[in-house]
Amino acid sequence: MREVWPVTAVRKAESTVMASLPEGTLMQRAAAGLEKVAADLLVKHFGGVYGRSVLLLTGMGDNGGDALFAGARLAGRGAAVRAVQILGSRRHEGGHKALRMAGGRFISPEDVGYHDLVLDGVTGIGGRPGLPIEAVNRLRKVRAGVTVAVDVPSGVNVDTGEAVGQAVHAEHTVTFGCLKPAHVTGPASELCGEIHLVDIGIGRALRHGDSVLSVPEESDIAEWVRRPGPADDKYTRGVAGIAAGSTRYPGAPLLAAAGAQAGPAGMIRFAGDQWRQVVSRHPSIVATPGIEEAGRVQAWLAGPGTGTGPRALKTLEHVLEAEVPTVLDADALTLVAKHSRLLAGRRAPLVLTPHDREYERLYGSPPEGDRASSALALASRLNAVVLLKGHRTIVADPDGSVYANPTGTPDLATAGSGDTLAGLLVSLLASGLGGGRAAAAAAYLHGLAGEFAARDGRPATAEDLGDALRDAVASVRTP
Ligand SMILES: NC(=O)C1=CN([C@@H]2O[C@H](COP(=O)(O)OP(=O)(O)OC[C@H]3O[C@@H](n4cnc5c(N)ncnc54)[C@H](O)[C@@H]3O)[C@@H](O)[C@H]2O)[C@@H](O)CC1
Ligand SMILES: Nc1ncnc2c1ncn2[C@@H]1O[C@H](COP(=O)(O)OP(=O)(O)O)[C@@H](O)[C@H]1O
Ligand SMILES: [K+]
Repeated sequence: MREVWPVTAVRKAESTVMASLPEGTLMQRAAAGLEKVAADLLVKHFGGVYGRSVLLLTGMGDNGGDALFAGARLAGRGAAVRAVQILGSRRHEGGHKALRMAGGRFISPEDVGYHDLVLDGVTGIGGRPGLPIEAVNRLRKVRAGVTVAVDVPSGVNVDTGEAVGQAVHAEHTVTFGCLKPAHVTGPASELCGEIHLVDIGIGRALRHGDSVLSVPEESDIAEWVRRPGPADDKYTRGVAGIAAGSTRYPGAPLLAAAGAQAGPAGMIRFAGDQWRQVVSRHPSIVATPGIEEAGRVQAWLAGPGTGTGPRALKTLEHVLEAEVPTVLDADALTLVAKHSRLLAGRRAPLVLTPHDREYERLYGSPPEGDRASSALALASRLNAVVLLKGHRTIVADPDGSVYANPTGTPDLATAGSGDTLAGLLVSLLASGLGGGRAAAAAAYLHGLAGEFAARDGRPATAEDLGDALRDAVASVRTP
């Protein structure tokens, strides 16, 4: 798991570590890491460092200092390095001196043009969201072969991942000490490109309790997706139940079933009008038309394609009465938004999987730009794990933990893709995984499945996701 810390925690850790080091040590470590990534990129894209043109964009703070010291190092290796002040008039004196000594030059904003590599050191963790118009106009004149953001792309909200107005769009971001929210959530994460984390020695001073987000890694998912042991039978692996579909939405049950079949449960039960189609497509699923005769399960999924009529409401009531871990998706979310009594007094774990419109129905207003806080607010209010769908799906647990999903592709924005996600999720819950981890694992594997299904530009639909989910599970299990 990679932890993500907000600016205050980073500053606290930096000051603790700096107290025992000669002044400027951390900046030199940052500059050395930045130089390495920059040099590697120059070699990769332009064949070498010597003679390549590098432009340093600076502002008034230490972010520009990092860029200037890294630029001085690149100038020492023969790159033609220029620096331009994009924001304000105050400059980082130490960095300026180092660059001048190394043979770098300072140019006026009118003279910027194309450069092989541009280092964006306008603002870092001291940046307020939204750059002044003068800075934006200066940035517009910059043309880059490759843009590398120093710490974060300038202009973003570092702690929320919002991108206000014009922010720098980088192909690479070199960050120091730890990940910050802007790297993993919201539109800012789209502006970062590939993230390179440089160890500057502050890790030991970062307190776990100050972390605001966690990013699951492949090894976490591999550990969470239970594998059967010698003592297992189909029941001990967990039985998942799916209550889905209606004559109006007959496809949703098949897609949810396909998602569940890729999960760790030992058996799947199905209740709904499409029970025959479900068995014909998935003969291992035990299916009945009515929820009353469905049998016992360790976790229920309700909602995909059920509609919101009286029959769907009755089915949902039945599911909630079972008091087992339950996923509410799609129409079930609309129903609980309409009938708040449905969740009153509930004790068994609940996972809700809203997209933004469903979130608005449940919460009363749409998610804010700070999606992690929005998901957490709904999770606390309803005492349920909330999987807030979107480009970087957020999972918030009412216990306060929040996960940012690192996988996925916009190709997943296709009808029925949420049904397969919900199916996989109920299988993970049935296997005994807690709600937060089950939701985080489902989002991770679903995102990876989307990447696989859409690889090499292939058009992907939800029908492709069942097989792709199996490939995703296999791939996280392959060391
Ligand atoms: N603190 C440390 O120990 C370390 C910091 N490092 C670097 O230092 C950076 C932070 O430096 P600073 O704290 O100096 O902050 P920044 O360099 O991010 O920017 C601060 C300056 O920019 C101005 N500013 C910010 N946003 C603005 C806006 N939207 N419009 C107009 N002016 C704006 C501020 O008023 C201030 O003068 C980090 O991101 C990192 O790059 C690294 O050298 C590693 C060590
Ligand atoms: N722009 C995007 N980038 C990445 N993933 C996306 C994007 N838009 C939607 N998704 C993902 O696609 C899925 C869509 O689910 P949902 O909206 O429930 O669709 P449906 O109801 O048709 O099944 C979710 O997992 C969501 O996170
Ligand atoms: K920056």
